[in-house]
Amino acid sequence: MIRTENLVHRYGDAVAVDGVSIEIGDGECVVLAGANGSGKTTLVRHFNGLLEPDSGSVAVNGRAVGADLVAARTAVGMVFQDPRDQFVAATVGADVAFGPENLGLERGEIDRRVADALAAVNLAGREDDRVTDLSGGERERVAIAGAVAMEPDHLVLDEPFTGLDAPARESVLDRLRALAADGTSVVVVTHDLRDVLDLADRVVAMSAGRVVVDDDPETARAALPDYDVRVPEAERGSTDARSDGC
Ligand SMILES: Nc1ncnc2c1ncn2[C@@H]1O[C@H](COP(=O)(O)OP(=O)(O)OP(=O)(O)O)[C@@H](O)[C@H]1O
Repeated sequence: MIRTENLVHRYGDAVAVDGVSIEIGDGECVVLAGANGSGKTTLVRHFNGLLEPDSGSVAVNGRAVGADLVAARTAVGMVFQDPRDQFVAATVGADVAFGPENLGLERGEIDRRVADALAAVNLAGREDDRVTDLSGGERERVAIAGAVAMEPDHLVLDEPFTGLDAPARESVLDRLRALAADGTSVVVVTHDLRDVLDLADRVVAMSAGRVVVDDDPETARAALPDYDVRVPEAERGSTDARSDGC
């Protein structure tokens, strides 16, 4: 479980996260929505100690994040909006293998995880491709594969679908559903709910650093436009739209 209590984060005098208390249970799939600048990225960066609270607290699996950063970073996988800074190796396979190698796993297990994670993002067999030759969307998928290969307890993806074409998006969504069904909690950060509403067990929306909506997708759908979150046209107000959860 990830849990924040009265979390506050300031950049100088500006309050980016303003007293957020939230719990994300194991196996839960949460879409974190909100307009640009509402505080989503700042909030999730606290989940593995990339930022320190000005006040309040963050715990992962019952342990304060600041007390054991290594444990928090092992437990919480993160994929950020711009993956360009996230690559550590020249080839796709070596990059995805980097994290599992650092866990000290056996070669066979590493290779299994790499192959599995690449298949999950529709890049099966692309181990030898050079990262610098990939398109933006392919780089995003490699970044997601790198996080998936770590098999974290909790996986946080910040705007993961921006550069992905439809088949890649479907593939990633399928994999996120499967991970959540296996007990991984999945947090998808987005300002645009196309594609992800059906993924969610729960939708949390932020505005001006606060949580303003925290509900099941159907209930949240009606409230979101008030907070500048675009709800997919075809689904808005639909009576038979449903969420399968993750
Ligand atoms: N490094 C920083 N220094 C100063 N202000 C920042 C910094 N990062 C974010 N902010 C400000 O904090 C507020 C929240 O930003 P944050 O990136 O967390 O929001 P967001 O909802 O993730 O937005 P986006 O969807 O645009 O990424 C915004 O007003 C933003 O300008």
